[in-house]
Amino acid sequence: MIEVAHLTKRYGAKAAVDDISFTVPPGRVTGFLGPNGAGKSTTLRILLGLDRPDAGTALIDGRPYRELRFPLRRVGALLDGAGPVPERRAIDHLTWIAQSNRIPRRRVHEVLDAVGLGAVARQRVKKYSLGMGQRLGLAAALLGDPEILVLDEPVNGLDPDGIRWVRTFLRDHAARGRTVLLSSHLMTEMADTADEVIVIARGRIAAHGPLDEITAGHPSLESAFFALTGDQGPGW
Ligand SMILES: Nc1ncnc2c1ncn2[C@@H]1O[C@H](COP(=O)(O)OP(=O)(O)OP(=O)(O)O)[C@@H](O)[C@H]1O
Repeated sequence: MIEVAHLTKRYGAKAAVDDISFTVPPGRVTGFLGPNGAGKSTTLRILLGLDRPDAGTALIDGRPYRELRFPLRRVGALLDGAGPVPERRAIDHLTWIAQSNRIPRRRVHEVLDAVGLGAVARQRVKKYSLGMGQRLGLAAALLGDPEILVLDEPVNGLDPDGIRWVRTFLRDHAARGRTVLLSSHLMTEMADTADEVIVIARGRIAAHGPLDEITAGHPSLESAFFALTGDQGPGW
């Protein structure tokens, strides 16, 4: 369970996140949607202990991320810009993460196979395409077989096969009673994947509820999104 309560983060005079509260329950895929600059990454960074809030809390199973003993065994995360050293081979990158979290070595092979990188595991990461890099990020998130997945734009750079694989994987993960928090800009993808949707705009929660409630009265999630955020699209 993820619990965010009265979370606030300011940069100078501006609140990137302004007193937001929400919970992300197990057994569901929860989508986190918002226009550029809405506060999604700020929220996810605080949740994952990469930034500190000015007020409020963001808890994972009742604790801040930094207090989890072996965090990768509780939460798997994929965030923008948190890539591996390009010179490193994919298998070495994952082995290093596994060792530092006391995750058995066999998991490295399991997750490489699971994301379809088994055959290219010994290649250096700098030779990887964008989509392969994204799969490697997912493999790292899955290493600890975590209950909770927090994924920022996980289908970025993936081809249709990869997108379908991620969607199926996340739906299965939730169907097994696990927790998935997923940010994406791709409305149709979100509409196909999420059970619940949290819409954030200008640092505040604009809507939170089951997908069918959020889209009720709108032809699509995209049109509901524009109505909720007042965003007409430019630059988005
Ligand atoms: N380190 C920082 N210093 C100053 N301002 C920041 C910093 N990080 C974020 N902000 C500002 O906080 C606001 C929220 O940014 P954030 O990156 O959380 O939005 P986002 O919803 O993730 O957007 P995007 O979809 O573009 O990634 C923006 O106005 C951004 O400019």
